[in-house]
Amino acid sequence: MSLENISCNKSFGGWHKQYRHLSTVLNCEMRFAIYLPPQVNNGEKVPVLYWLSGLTCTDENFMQKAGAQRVAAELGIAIVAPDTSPRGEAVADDSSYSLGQGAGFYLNATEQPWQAHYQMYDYIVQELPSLIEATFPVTQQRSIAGHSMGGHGALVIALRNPDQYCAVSAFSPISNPMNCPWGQTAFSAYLGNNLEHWRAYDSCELIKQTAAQPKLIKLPIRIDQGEDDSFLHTELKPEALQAAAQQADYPVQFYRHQGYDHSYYFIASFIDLHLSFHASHLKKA
Ligand SMILES: N[C@@H](CCC(=O)N[C@@H](CSC=O)C(=O)NCC(=O)O)C(=O)O
Repeated sequence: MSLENISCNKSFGGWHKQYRHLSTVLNCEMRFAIYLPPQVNNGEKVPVLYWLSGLTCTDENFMQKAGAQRVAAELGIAIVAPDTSPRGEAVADDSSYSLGQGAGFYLNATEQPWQAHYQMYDYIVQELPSLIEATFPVTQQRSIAGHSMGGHGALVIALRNPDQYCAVSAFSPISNPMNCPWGQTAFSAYLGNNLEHWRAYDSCELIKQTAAQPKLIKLPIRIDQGEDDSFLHTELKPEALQAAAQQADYPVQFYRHQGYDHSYYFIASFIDLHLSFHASHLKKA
């Protein structure tokens, strides 16, 4: 199946579009959404922010709830929102919302029954950007952001591929998945019990490893966390990431916000600041 357009809505002078395509990496049909700002109407190519959503989400949660389009239009940034896992009847699943479909954790599974489809790391790092850059009027200037499980995914992907992204930001990321119930359940199922494999998908471990690589590019990182987030102390553990960053002398812009929870009401309140942060690091072509 080639790329199939399934919806198109004008928004702030630009376009919100949804597409279906057959992913060779994930071995199933996938859907993603793209917001193209009005600059593309004049033949301009624009940089791209990849947004990774959290548990239970599809491409629609961010596009419908974050309110990102107005500022993305002003700044001339395209936003791509992929789904959060492979999907379909032939794809393994679990009854828990934090494992299986809707919970791909942006990693490459090595274990059965997940390995055949759950290759979200390669999908986000390789297949999707290749498809986007071959199809839409975009430059190769990329940055990446996400929420919760998607914040974990954005941090891990950027830290492992610092030459591919200009900046990374996260709302309420699962900062230390090796040491929280959501992460331990997912990593055990998808990666088995080899802790070396777990470390490759834990942003705290990846940041610590940069201390031994002084020539590595240190990407601009911004993190925002609500103080009234019900997952803060059990699943998110941002203090572990702050400690790792301090230990490795890795600069992280970290902001805590009194009264905000884990929802898209929080994201919508600060998404403008994230978009401006990315715009300041994405070089225009
Ligand atoms: N019990 C809830 C838990 C799921 C949830 O809170 N999902 C968050 C992301 S959590 C970490 O990755 C989310 O973004 N939900 C979608 C939304 O639009 O708010 C549930 O089942 O909803």
